[in-house]
Amino acid sequence: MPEAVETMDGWYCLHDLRTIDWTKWKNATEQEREQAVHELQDMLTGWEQVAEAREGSHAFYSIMGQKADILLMILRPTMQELGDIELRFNKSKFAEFTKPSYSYVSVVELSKYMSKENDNPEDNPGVRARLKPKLPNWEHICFYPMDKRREGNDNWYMLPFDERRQLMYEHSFTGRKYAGEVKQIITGSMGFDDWEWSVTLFAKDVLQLKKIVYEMRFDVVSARYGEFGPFYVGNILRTEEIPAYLHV
Ligand code: VOV
Repeated sequence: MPEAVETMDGWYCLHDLRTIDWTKWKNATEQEREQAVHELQDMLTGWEQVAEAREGSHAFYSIMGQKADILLMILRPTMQELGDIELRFNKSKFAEFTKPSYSYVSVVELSKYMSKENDNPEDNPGVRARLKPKLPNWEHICFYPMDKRREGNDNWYMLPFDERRQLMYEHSFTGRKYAGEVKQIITGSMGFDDWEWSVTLFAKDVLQLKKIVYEMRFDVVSARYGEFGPFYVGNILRTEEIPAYLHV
């Protein structure tokens, strides 16, 4: 029987994607819109303080295309905290003008494929920091869920451990070429959501997102074993930019 890889798990993660009901927003009174904007900005300011205290992290982006208008990605030490945030958002004035379009529940995951025998990577402060990551305030985001294939001869879960480790090594080699250009957060979602992992990529130059995904398509681990869900790409929405973004 192939051996499962051990994972290290960090902060819990919610990707919450919404569309804005622009007609309802335009038909609201000036006062209602102002209240909604202020409440949203207050929530974000509160989360910024949590991030400064290193007790969580978040990202807020506007999404291109018709699949969603906004993406809120939240990281917290417990699932309960994620639940509280989701509930607070749902009860806010701004939420009255949004409709859910997609959501994803997962936990920051690092695997031990690359660890040396008898080494405990959790003793490494760099590894521990990656389990509780500070999301970068980079201009662009790309988020998608994915699976590893389980079909006929292309079954990731039937491969021996060493073969999977070799393929992951090749994957990391491609990834490292994008150091400083693309930052990846991989979260695991087996038992939590419909796909097995979520991939969230941040870049200053949006084209680097296309380039890395394209190049990785040729890594055996993606070419042969990768299956992908919907892709979302967007631009950062800073707290102070929200009034202009929502201005009608
Ligand atoms: C931005 C660069 C980048 C870098 C450096 C990188 C490196 C690494 C390393 C070293 C490791 C293994 C150890 C660990 O850290 O877990 C991983 C793990 C993983 N990756 Fe990755 N990945 C990147 C980027 C990166 C991308 C763009 C994708 C999407 C693939 C595509 O085709 O669209 C991805 C996927 C994953 C997944 C799903 C896993 C978990 C698989 C599993 O079976 O457990 N990843 N990844």
